Order: sequence, then C-alpha cells, then structure tokens
Amino acid sequence: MILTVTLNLALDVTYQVPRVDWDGVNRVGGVHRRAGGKGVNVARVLAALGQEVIVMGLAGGPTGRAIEADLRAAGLECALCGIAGDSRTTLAVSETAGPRTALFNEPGPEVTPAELADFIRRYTALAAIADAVVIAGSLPRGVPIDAYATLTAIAAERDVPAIVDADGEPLRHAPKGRPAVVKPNAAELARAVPGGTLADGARALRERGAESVVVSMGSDGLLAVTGEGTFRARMPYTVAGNPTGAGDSLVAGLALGLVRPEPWPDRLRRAAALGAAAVAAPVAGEFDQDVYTAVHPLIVIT
Ligand SMILES: O=P(O)(O)OC[C@@]1(O)O[C@H](CO)[C@@H](O)[C@@H]1O
Repeated sequence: MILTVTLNLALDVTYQVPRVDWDGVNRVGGVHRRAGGKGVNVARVLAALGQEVIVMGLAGGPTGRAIEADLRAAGLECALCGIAGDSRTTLAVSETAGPRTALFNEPGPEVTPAELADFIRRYTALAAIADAVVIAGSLPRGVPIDAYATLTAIAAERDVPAIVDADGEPLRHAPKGRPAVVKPNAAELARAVPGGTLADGARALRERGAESVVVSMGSDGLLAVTGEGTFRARMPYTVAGNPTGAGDSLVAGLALGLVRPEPWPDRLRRAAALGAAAVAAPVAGEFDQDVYTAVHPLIVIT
C-alpha cells in the first residue's frame, strides 16, 4: 500500500475556455470539479495502475465534505482528518485554443496545533504499514514549515521510504527528514537552492539528507541525482495539452518504481512517460493511456 499525504486538500475546479478575455465575460465551455491537491492526483494515477493506495489529508467544512464525497465516489480509500476550517478550492483556467493554463490556488484553511497533532497520530499508524509514503503539495496555514521533515522522519524511523514533492520553505526543510526521493521541478529547485546548475542544487539537497533528488524539467525530461549515479531522461517529443498534474503523475511513477523496486533507469522511464501522458489528459490526476504506451519505449535514459 502506498500512503499519499495532502495536507492542503483542494476541490480542483477546471474551466476550459477557447481563449481568456481579461477585459470581458468568459463563457466557460467545459467545467470539471473534483477532489485534488497533489497527493490526491498521485493516488488517482497509482490506483489506475492497479496499486493499492490510501489518501490522507486534512479536510473541513462544506468544501472538505465535497472533497471526501468525490474521493469515495472515485473508489479511493481515504483516511481524512477533520478540521474546523473550510478546505480550499483551486481554479485552473485552461485555454483550449492556446493551449495555456493558469492556476489560481487558494492558500487553504487555518489548521490548529491540536488538529495537526491528531493528523500526525493517525499518519504514524498508517505510515507504519505502508510500503511507501508520498507527501505532496503546499501547506495550509498554521502548519509549521518543517512539517514535511517531521512526516518523512516518522516514515524513515519505520524504514518506510518517502517521496516529497514540495516548493519553497517546505522543500528546503524536507531533506532533514531523510526522504528517499525529493521531486522538485526546475523552478522550485532553483528557488530552494539559488545559484549553480540544477545538478548542483540536487547535490545540495542530497547533502542535506535526501537520498535521491529527481528534477522534472517539462519537455526536457528528468534529471536524477541518486546514490547510484546521475541519470538523464530525455523525451522523444513534446506532448501538447494541460500540464497541471503532470508532476503528480510523474511522482506516481517514481513511487511505483520505489516499491517494486525497479532499477533507476526503468523508474525514470516510467515516471517521465506518465508525466507526458498526464499532459495529454484534460484534468489533473488522469493520464492518457495511448500516449503513455507510445512515449514510454522512446524515452532515452543516459
Ligand atoms: O497549491 P498546491 O498544493 O501547491 O497545488 C495544488 C494543485 O494546484 O496541484 C495540483 C497539480 O499538481 C492540482 O490538482 C492542485 O490543486
């Protein structure tokens, strides 16, 4: 079982419009509303690949109830911890003629120390029986910036590998918890470790405690700095579409490779192919099976 943790769960709303008119009224063509947050998307992809998952997170208020109902409707097993605050909504506006996508992510509810302590107690019990833990996304207000280091350390103490996908301060602190993999994108890594190349940044996160660092670079593929060496995954071509959730699909591939376990080149090929296949799907948390099958054998690992 892979446990995915999304402290800042969201109701993801996606609007599809031909082109955004910033000065006028936009008539929305397609609307999708579903439970989201990065760990939820990871869980959806893992479940689609036949992997047993449990979704953990903090949820509250009417939006939290909608998130939980959608997770259950999708058949995803979840262990959500209730909070008094109302969970957030995120809005992705996707231009079908572009294609361009803009995200509007609310900061999320205020979480009290008692609510977080309750979460950590339940997380500790579930992490102990997981084959791997995926911790992803932003932190809601009130949660300490080193929360991901705390959660990964709890997993590491139980010999359970953790993958962390974070940005900003949570990313900077995450390596202290000895995660098996940290997965920033290129911009997130550059913010967390300014100056130098991406490989320098990845090495710096390893020196701070991360076992491996996988940097996603969009259509430029992946860079992985691991204990077994440095690898590059190169994409055969650029897939057009909505990149929202591509990183989550990629993380799902890394998590599967971790629990099986697969050699790094196989893991990276699968992860990169799943990332590309997610771009071809209209909403985060889905991937296009045909694109996955087509791209997978063409990815070059060096
Ligand atoms: O605000 P965060 O937690 O950083 O990101 C949230 C989010 O934009 O990330 C996913 C795409 O990766 C969306 O489905 C989701 O709602």
